[in-house]
Amino acid sequence: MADAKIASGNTASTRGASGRVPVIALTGYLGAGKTSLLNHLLRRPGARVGVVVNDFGTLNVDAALVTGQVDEAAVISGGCICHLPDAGGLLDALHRLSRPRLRLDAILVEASGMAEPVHLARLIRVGSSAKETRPGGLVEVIDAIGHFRTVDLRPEPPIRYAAATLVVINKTDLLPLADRERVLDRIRERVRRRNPHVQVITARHSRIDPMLVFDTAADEDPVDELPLAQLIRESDHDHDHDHARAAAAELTQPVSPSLLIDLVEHPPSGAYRLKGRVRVRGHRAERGFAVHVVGTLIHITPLPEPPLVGELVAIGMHLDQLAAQQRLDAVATTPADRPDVAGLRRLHRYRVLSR
Ligand SMILES: Nc1nc2c(ncn2[C@@H]2O[C@H](COP(=O)(O)OP(=O)(O)OP(=O)(O)O)[C@@H](O)[C@H]2O)c(=O)[nH]1
Repeated sequence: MADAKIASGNTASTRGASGRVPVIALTGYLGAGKTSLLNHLLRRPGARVGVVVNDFGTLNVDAALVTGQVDEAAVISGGCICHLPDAGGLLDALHRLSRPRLRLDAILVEASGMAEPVHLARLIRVGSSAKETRPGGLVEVIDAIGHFRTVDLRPEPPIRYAAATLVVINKTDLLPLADRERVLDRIRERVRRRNPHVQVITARHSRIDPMLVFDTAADEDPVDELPLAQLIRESDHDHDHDHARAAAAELTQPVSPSLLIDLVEHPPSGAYRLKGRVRVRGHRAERGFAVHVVGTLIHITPLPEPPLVGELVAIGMHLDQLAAQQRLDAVATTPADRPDVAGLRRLHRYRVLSR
């Protein structure tokens, strides 16, 4: 199943289950393509997305999309999020946007070009300690043309690479064909020197598969929302992007916590996200957990009830689908009849870290 389009039907949003909204940071140097990425993601049909931006006036978010598609936008005025008092109101904005009534699939934080990604990632982690949100990754957009003139200027690769879970090398259309692969390889090599496990993909006009960034509960615009996003999509041919690949397994029995933790610590080759709901046999009873992995971020939280039928889904642009399917199937089919003490201890450690 090469380059399959991921239908949201088999990758249903797990937000509702875990109760926490993923917060995804969009970072990148001035002009790299952050606003283009934000607008592209907002066009995703059926997306219920909250947005935090520094200032609509200066960041030029597509106003029609924001009023038509986004349920609520928190605007932080006055410059860089990271340099304002109280983190520029970011934590308060996250708190407001994570209200269950809004039923958001995700909150996107578009940082100003001057924001420090390492600092922003830390703020989002701090903001997630209130148990309403969880870190959903940091997408660093790189301008393929200007990068070595603006960002990566010293012998050591910039520290900002370290914070990213996904790097999007953007503006590849502007690279001369003869030079293209050499420049892309050089950027990849520099990024990986700082962050060996980060996923690196290429894009034009920041058009990446939204499934890499967040789930949506539906593939269509909800009937009760304004059709503005649909109109805008139809008018600007925004659907021009490569699709991510996915593998999924249904879980009809309790899973082995050891196998599960092995999977999240060493995801299948090319997997950028792993998510699911699982049932695990504990010492006294069965317990349910929501699992979210983005890059190397691992988040495991208890569910109110163990799911009768759970699922695991792996997603990535360069996912080795066959290998991923085998790994997921192994978790789904390996019997876990008695409590696995060592596995439960490892699982518990991630629960504590995810609080
Ligand atoms: N040719 C080309 N132009 C692009 C691409 N991506 C973005 N642009 C253009 O580059 C300019 C900057 O893009 P933005 O998305 O505003 O970048 P940004 O990172 O939000 O910029 P700041 O908010 O100023 O930091 C805009 O004119 C975009 O239309 C691309 O892949 N190819």
